[in-house]
Amino acid sequence: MTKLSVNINKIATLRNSRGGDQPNVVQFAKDIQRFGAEGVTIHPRPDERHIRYQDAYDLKPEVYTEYNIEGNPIEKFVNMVLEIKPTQVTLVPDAVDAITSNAGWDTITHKSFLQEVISEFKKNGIRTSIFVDPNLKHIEGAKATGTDRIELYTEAFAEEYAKGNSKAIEPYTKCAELANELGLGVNAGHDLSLDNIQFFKQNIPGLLEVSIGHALISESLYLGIENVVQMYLHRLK
Ligand SMILES: CC(=O)[C@@H](O)[C@H](O)COP(=O)(O)O
Ligand SMILES: NCC(=O)COP(=O)(O)O
Repeated sequence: MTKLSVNINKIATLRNSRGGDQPNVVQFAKDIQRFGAEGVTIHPRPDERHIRYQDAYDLKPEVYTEYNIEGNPIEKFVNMVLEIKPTQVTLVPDAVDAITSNAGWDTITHKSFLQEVISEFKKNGIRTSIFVDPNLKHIEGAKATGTDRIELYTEAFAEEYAKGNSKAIEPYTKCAELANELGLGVNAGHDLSLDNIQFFKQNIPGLLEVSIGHALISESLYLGIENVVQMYLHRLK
């Protein structure tokens, strides 16, 4: 069983573009859970350009499925996660100025830093996951950090699969097999979509959770736009 956690960063991006509170991210989180989402993911960035730290607190009482907070474990982020105590924290080594996440952890170079921060989260009852490229050495390195899970960074797969290269799944399958052998849970995310999710799921043994935002929100616009245009036309008659 693979859980679907919906990343709602894009809803905050839309809200922030007008400076008001529409769409309301807390209401959105409540609605997607009502529609069946099995988790809510947010990735507050240091500049708070989409999800703000305050949103993370406001969402806490309303997320009754899995609450997953992603981010680079800078001090402010670590303190916020320790206060909120979500179901899961996903550590992502993203640069302050990165447009979006663009690399996984080098779990060998950053082993002692990751061990330290992961043990603090685990002491506080928060499940941990670390974002990694599909690289067997970094899966082994992840095991040594003490993390509960890894999140496979799927951008490279998504890009190649869209060009017709289905072999791009192979390193992900091998990494998932190794993670399973090592007792690490396997999550995945980044650029997963309606086009590639079924193939991805079929080829990743033990896939516990996917977090999907950008494509899911874009697809929702396309799949909903006809209905909304019709509703406006009806009101204008
Ligand atoms: C970790 C990851 O791959 C994505 O979750 C990323 O968190 C999305 O963040 P943006 O919405 O800022 O692109
Ligand atoms: N962890 C990945 C995530 O939350 C969503 O990434 P994307 O679907 O917005 O690329």
